[in-house]
Amino acid sequence: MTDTETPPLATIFGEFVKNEDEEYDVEELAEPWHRYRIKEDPKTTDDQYVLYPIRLGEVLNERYLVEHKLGFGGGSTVWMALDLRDNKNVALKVMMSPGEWCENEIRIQDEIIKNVQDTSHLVIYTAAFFLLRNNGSQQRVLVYPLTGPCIDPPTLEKIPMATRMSAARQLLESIASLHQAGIIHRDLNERNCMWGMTSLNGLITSAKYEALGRPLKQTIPFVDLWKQGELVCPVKVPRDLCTEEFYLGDFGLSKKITDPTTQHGHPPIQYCSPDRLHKQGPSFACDMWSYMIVFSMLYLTFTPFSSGHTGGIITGMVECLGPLPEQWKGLYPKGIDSWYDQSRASNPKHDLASRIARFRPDIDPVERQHVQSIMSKVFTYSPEKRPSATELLRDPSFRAIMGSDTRQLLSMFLEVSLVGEYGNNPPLAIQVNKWLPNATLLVLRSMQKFLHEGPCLPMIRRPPGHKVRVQTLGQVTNKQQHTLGILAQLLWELK
Ligand SMILES: Nc1ncnc2c1ncn2[C@@H]1O[C@H](COP(=O)(O)OP(=O)(O)OP(=O)(O)O)[C@@H](O)[C@H]1O
Repeated sequence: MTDTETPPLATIFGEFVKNEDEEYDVEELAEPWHRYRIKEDPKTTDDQYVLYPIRLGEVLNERYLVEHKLGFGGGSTVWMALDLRDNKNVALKVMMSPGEWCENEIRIQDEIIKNVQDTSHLVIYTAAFFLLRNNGSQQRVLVYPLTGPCIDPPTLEKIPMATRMSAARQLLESIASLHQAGIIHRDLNERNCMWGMTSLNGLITSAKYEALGRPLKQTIPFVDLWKQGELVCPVKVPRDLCTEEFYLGDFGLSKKITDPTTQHGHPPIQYCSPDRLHKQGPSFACDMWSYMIVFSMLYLTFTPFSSGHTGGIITGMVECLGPLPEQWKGLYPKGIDSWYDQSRASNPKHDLASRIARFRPDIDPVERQHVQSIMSKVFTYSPEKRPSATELLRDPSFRAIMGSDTRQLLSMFLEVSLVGEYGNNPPLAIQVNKWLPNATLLVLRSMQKFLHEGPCLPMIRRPPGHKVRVQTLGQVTNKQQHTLGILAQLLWELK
């Protein structure tokens, strides 16, 4: 190729596998190739769902240039694309055909758009279109705002605790908003909870690849396809591109509490509540159980129930929490009788206290008590006894844990020194030595919550008429100045 020749499209958009190892990587990390097998293929089973083949560099619906792969699920492939009309990056969820799940996903999201008050941390579709297959059938595509990666357990430890707890609170607030509108998510798990991502809008494709890595790809093998398509390794978003925002998505199994029918399916078993596994009806409480597993993931970096016992995760629950209700006996296929034996107790080596102590040996006894308190309230077998999302948000132990998060969060962004003789009173002046401007929004939001929801930390003891002078380095607005004053006093209180 001479300097003036344009490289072929296929090589601009990603890298073809060059050896067996890379081929193996793609097959490991991308969706199974046989999901592209068409109905006419003799090896296809009757209930086969079919994916739509896509190549990087392809423009879908005359508008979306496919640039990278984001992931795939049981019913879709998800691609990063440039919206050529609005010049911004989006996620395209290309649904399998036939797409009955998709109809539910759209119906519920329309319901969310109409009735949920705060959708700021829910991943909701912004547009939809159809792709046509060669046999005339159509496959639905939903367009979403682009988010960062979902929770990746092995890398959680590298994320500061304050960030993880902020995520836990944002998620609980999203669940509370959904529940207030009468919607049960029904599929809360690590794959559906996503970090935000710094915007890459305005970058050309090669610059995006520089930030995200070049996609590794392979032509879909073994299938005689009606159009070209590629298996592509999902993007691995570097941590420094992730933001502190935390989102909940995937409403494929969601339902309104009043819906007469319920979509078939449940979250991965380690996230599923025991009542649901025992054929009890859908409830908000099922989401609360799954939420607490996500919380445990964020807090402990592990789920609280071990699946290493004979009988799997349910034995793990019984070891940790004691026997399941006797009336559930016979409702779980291949259930073990001892799970329902009311004479047995939890195993002190595996109960909540010892799991927390084992995974978080660093925390002080007071914090440990708080964590144990909220976990044991939610990990209650009777769904009726579990606190609601709103109740948990107000729970003193939950707030105390979030309070220690506030303290860490504040000290991450602020460095203050206190000026003057202040004894039991607040200082006369507070010198703000460090203030990261891009943290303003996050800290403001965290403060707003703190002020609106009432103090979970000691009240600020400010004598009447006492004014604290805030000296700052650099330029801040009046509003920031005011907030800094409150923040600094709060920090002083927390010292
Ligand atoms: N808006 C988005 N931005 C970035 N990545 C996304 C987005 N939506 C989905 N993804 C990625 O794609 C993956 C699959 O998406 P999703 O879980 O919605 O698909 P699904 O077919 O409904 O899967 P499941 O079978 O798990 O329900 C997610 O785990 C996530 O990593």
